[in-house]
Amino acid sequence: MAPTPSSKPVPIQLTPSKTPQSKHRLHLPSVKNTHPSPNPTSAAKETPPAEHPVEVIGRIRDYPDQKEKPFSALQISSNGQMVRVRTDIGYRDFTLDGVSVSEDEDLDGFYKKFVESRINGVKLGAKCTVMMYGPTGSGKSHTMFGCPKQPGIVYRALRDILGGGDEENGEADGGFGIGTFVQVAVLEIYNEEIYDLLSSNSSAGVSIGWPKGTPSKVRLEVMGGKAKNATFISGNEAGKISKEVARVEKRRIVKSTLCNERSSRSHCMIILDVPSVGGRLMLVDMAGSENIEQAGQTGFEAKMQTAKINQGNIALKRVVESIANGDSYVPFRDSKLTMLLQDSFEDDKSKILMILCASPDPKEMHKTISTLEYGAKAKCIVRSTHTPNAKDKEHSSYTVLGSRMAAMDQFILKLQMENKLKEKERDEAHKELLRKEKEVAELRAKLELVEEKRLVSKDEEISSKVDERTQILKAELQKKLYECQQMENEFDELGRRMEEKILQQQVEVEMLRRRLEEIETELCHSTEKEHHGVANDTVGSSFIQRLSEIYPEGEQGMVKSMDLDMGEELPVLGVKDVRNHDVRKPEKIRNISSMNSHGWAVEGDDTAWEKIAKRVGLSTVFEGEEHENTEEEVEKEVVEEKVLSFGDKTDGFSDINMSHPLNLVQTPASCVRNMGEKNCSRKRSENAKDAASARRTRIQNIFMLCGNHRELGEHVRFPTPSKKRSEAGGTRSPPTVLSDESATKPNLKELSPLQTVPQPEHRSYASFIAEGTARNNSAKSPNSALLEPFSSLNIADEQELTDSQLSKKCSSSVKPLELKENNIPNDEDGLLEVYVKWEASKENPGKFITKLKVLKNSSLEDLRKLIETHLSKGNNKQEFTFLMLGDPTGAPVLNEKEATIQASKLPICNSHISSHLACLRPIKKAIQRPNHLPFSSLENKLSVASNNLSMIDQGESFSPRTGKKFSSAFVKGLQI
Ligand SMILES: Nc1ncnc2c1ncn2[C@@H]1O[C@H](COP(=O)(O)OP(=O)(O)OP(=O)(O)O)[C@@H](O)[C@H]1O
Repeated sequence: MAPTPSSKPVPIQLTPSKTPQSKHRLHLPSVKNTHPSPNPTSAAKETPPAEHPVEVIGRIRDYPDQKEKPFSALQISSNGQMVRVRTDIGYRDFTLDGVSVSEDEDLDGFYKKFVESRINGVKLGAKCTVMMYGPTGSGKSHTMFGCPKQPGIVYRALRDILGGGDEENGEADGGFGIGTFVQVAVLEIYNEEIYDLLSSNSSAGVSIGWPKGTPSKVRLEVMGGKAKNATFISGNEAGKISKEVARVEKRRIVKSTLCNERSSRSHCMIILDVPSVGGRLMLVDMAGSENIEQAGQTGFEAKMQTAKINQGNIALKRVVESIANGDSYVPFRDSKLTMLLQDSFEDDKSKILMILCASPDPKEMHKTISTLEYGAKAKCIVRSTHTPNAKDKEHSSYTVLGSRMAAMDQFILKLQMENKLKEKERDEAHKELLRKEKEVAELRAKLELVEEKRLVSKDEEISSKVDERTQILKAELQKKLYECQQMENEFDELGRRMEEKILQQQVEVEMLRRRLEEIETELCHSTEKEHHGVANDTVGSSFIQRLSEIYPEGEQGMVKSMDLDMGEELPVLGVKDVRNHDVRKPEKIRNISSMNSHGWAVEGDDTAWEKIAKRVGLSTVFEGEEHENTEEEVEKEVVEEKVLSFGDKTDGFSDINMSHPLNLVQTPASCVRNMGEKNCSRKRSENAKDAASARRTRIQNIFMLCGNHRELGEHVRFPTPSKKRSEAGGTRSPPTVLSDESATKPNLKELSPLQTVPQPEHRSYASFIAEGTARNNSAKSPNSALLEPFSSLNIADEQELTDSQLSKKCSSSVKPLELKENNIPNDEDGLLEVYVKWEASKENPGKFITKLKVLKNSSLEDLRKLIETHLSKGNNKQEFTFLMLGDPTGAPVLNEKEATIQASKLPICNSHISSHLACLRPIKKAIQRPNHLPFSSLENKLSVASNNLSMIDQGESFSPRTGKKFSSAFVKGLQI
């Protein structure tokens, strides 16, 4: 084993020398300038200036494998001694003995510039320690050992010391010649243990951390600041030694970390002694200083390893700081590394070259700053020159202290300057910050203003829209309120008028009752007189005479309501005298009423019957009319006289069973005869005791007779007299019942012994027209209102349309006529004649418009087209609705329902069996107000008042408010 340098010290000639780079070293102010020594004058003159044993050089590596180099956070001053580190919050300047950027200066240039002079000193007997310090991956190993292209400091130093590489020494040894004899030891400090890389212990087992299959390393102990029993390789051939060093260097423990693919996990120390001159070179490649998390170390062993590495680095840092601070105690023994480096720091002849490796990467800035701070601290280390005697020693200690103080002062001064600079920068930054804040505040205020304006304008816009909308809604509401008010007034007025009508009707009923009694009395008298041969010279007989003139004997007459009471006495179920205003209607009477609506056959003179029928209708329908006059009364009397005259020819009236509705179908003559005979015979037989009930019955019959003619018109269709005559061979045929109900009821012809039936459709129409007139409160007399449509129908100029014109106008809807069982027989040409007229009203007298021919199955919609065409021809584009003639409500047909209602369903005209009547209601442009009540006129409804009342009470047709009002008005009217 080669002896250690310490064990075999070689006396060397001390030749203090300065490195060529001494100019780069800090220029220390003289001690007397900063800190006067106890004897400043003599000390300054006699004592050599204190020496800085540590020289600090920075080396900035290049960006690894990056084509586009990012912005460097490090700036080098022009003199190459100061490096400025820029960060987000500012920058820091570090003054070193030299800074080298590897991008500008390769290893060769760096070595020559900063290391070569030291190596040359070792050749001459100096002691020098070159330490690589820096974070992991910063290029320590690269600088120390180099790469295949560029040898590092180790191999360059070997070449320089051994003297190889010169041309005169030849290139036979691979560029390394044979020169000075050297001894080289290679040590590794791993986990605070020193291993001898040149020695291997094959017998020993494999240690932790070594690769499998490789012999374990020999562990060494430290003794006297040196590795005891360390193995040396000695020689003077640089090539061989270099190869051996390169070989064993590979035995170092390396590991891939996040920071470095081949990170050195141990400190490596190469000790080169030049025994001939006593020179010593220590090359130390330290493991990277790193924190555990950053290195990505996981697991206990890895963490322990990193901790041990850091222990060496931290210990070295403390040693440097202690020496720099002049501490009495320097913690060399804190780690194996510092124990081995103790000589380098304490030996006056030893120089330290600390190479700080750093990365330009901004991400590594905190490590770079930490490394540079460490170097700056190391730069503060001063050492006094060696003095032989005690006095000089004491003086020397003064000098050292003075130098140290001066260095510290300089350091403090530098820090103060830096501090001032920073304060200045901080002030500027603060001012800039204030300026920016002001700008931001201004911008914010502007933004708020704009936002506020926008909001205000938006609010204004919204509020204006809301106001506008509110105004519109308010106006609409007021309008609606006004309309409602008007409607309410109208309803009030209508209610009032109805009450008046009810009252008038009551009066009329009373009047009729009295008149009937008179007639009965008169009839009785005349019958008695006849029986007693008394000449008929009374008023009653004259009345009968007049009636006989109109209806000659042999012709069947008519049936009148008064006749009904001549039949079998009806059981009165809960019916009181009408005068008592009992509105309940007995079932029997309801039956009779409904049967009345099934029609009456008319035999004899149609015109006469029409007159009678109309007048009877008038006398009932317009009982309550305000315009009732005396003429009407006279006419009613005439009608009644006629009826009475039929009573002269009484035959078999008593045979009629009044309980059977069909028995109500009688000829007028027989009715009258029956009436007369029955009345007289009954009076004779029952005397006056039944007079009261008979009167009641008669009055009820009057009501029934005057009853709901619209129902009559709706349910019953009659052939025209002429048609009937032709069909029956001169005798009248029974009416054809078209309603659905009639289909299930026995034919009148079969069941009734009587052949004549009055034409209720005339009465129905008359009542309808009269109703319309009454509703509109026309100033015209009811008679004129009644007769006018008929006359206008008869004299109207008919507008005949050809078949082709018709088919053009209603091409889409014309379908072949399907004659159903209950359909009315129509014209042979398959067309229906439709008389079109306006509804009689106050403004419109109910003018006839035209007569049209349409196909049988045409709908009201088709009819509308023809009518509209006709109206447009006459420049009369009046809109209209069809009225449901025969409908008790008299309501207009809804437009959407027109297509579903056939024209053949329209009521039949008076004279032509195939003619129908279409009554149109003009549509006013103004607000449509109901001009009628949705139920029939009150005068026709007295007998069914209970029904109406219940309907009103149920509020079927009115709003609750209106219904209630009508209900109360109605009840009030009935109770008068
Ligand atoms: N100046 C440089 N020029 C080119 N490549 C370099 C330079 N410095 C370092 N490298 C490369 O960077 C990688 C890491 O370098 P190196 O191993 O020397 O770092 P280190 O400081 O020794 O790290 P550790 O402390 O982990 O051992 C290597 O691959 C090396 O070749």
